[in-house]
Formats: sequence, C-alpha cells, structure tokens
Amino acid sequence: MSTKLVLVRHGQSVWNKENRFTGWKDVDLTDQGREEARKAGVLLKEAGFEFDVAYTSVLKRAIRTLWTILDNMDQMWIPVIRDYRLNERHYGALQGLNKAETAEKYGDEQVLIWRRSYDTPPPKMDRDDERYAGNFRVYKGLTEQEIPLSESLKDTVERFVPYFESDIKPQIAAGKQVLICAHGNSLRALVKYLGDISDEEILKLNIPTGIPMVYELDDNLKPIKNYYLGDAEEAAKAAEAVANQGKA
Ligand SMILES: O=C(O)[C@H](O)COP(=O)(O)O
Repeated sequence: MSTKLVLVRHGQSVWNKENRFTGWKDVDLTDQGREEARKAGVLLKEAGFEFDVAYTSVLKRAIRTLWTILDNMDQMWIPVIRDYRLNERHYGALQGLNKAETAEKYGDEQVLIWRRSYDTPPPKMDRDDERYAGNFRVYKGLTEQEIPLSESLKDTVERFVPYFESDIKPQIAAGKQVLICAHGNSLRALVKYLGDISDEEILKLNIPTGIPMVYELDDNLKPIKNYYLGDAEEAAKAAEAVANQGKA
C-alpha cells in the first residue's frame, strides 16, 4: 500500500518578486502568488486529493497559500496546524537584502554558499536588531535558543525534522492524508530527510513556488517516488529560475 504526502511551497511573495532574502520576515503573497495558490488547489482537486489535516508555518505567505488551496478544494473545514518549526530557514543578517545585488557585492560563489550549502549559515543578525524574531508576539513563547539569529539548512533540519517525526509522521502512519504548506528551504530540509539525500546533492535542489509536490510513501514511510503535479517542464523551468535568483 502506498500513502501520499503533499508538499507545497507558498506562492510568489512580495519579497520573492523583489528578489530579497526573506527568511522569517512575514511578507504576503503577490497577485501572482495568489494565482499560483489557486492553481495548486485546482490541480489537487482535479487529482482527487482529500486531505484530513494540513500543517503550515506561522508566516502569512504559507498560511494564505494553504487557505487558498483548501478554499479551491472546498476542504476549508479540515484541521490546520500552524507551527514555527515549519518556518522558512532564517536568513540572518541577509534578511531584506536583494539577492542579485548581494551577489554583485560578494560574488555568485559566496551567495551560493549562503543559499545552498548544507552547514554554512549566513551571517548572524544581532539580538538588538529590530528584525530580531524575539520582538514579535508570535514568537513570545519561544526560548532564546529556539529563536534563530541565522540558520544553515542543517539547523533547519534540526528544527523541522523532530517535529515531523513527533507530530506529522504519526498522522501519516495512521492513514491520514496530509498536506504540508511551507517554504523553499524548510521543504528542502524535509525532502533531504525523506529521501536521505546527501549534503552535496541537496545543494542542487530548488523548489518552485506554488506547485504541489507529491510523495508516494511505502509502509515504512520511505519515498517510492515523488513528482510535481501538472506540467513537469514548467516546474523544471520554475526551479531553474529559483536557482538563478542568487546570481549577479
Ligand atoms: O527566504 C527566502 O529568501 C526564500 O524564501 C528562499 O530563498 P532562497 O531560494 O534564496 O534560499
């Protein structure tokens, strides 16, 4: 028997459009992002998905994408769990900077390391920075250790995977159809873990906005196969465009 798990990166956000490092900044979707979310909902509905529970981050670009998907599937009634552990990887002091301009200043190679290396985090944000997540009510219940100043993908794996194991995996194991709506790098963290992808290989993975990614899992919840719903060529092109965002 195979179980399906669906992952969706939020639709295009305002800072995706402006090509700025976003991380934990709570920016909303653009009109294009809303349209991507609508299309994702239609694709999932047409493919016959019936979700039992959905998980998302505490960032509005992912939450609104999830709402839009469920609205278009007429499944807004299912339980939705928001948790900061699904948040985007924290981009540290880079948050807010333009990616191409940062590449002009520091070089494509350095920006690739900050964006895609497994264990090199971007430069840290200071705790007295107004952007520090501890200043926002949504994160008030977290300890200082839980509020990142910057994260590598490895740090994001260490934040997200234990939550996946303790909270999401038991639902899948119980036969529930689960939808996860999150972010480019928090989903890369999960994909790395699910597929046991090496630290080197994960560098090449870029996840496009708003395209549902379906995982078929075996009884041990190991992936049998995974694919994007809809036009595969369009998904590949969109992933390539994400890869190029960090070039001068
Ligand atoms: O946080 C961000 O800027 C994006 O959501 C993901 O960015 P990346 O593709 O540059 O890692």
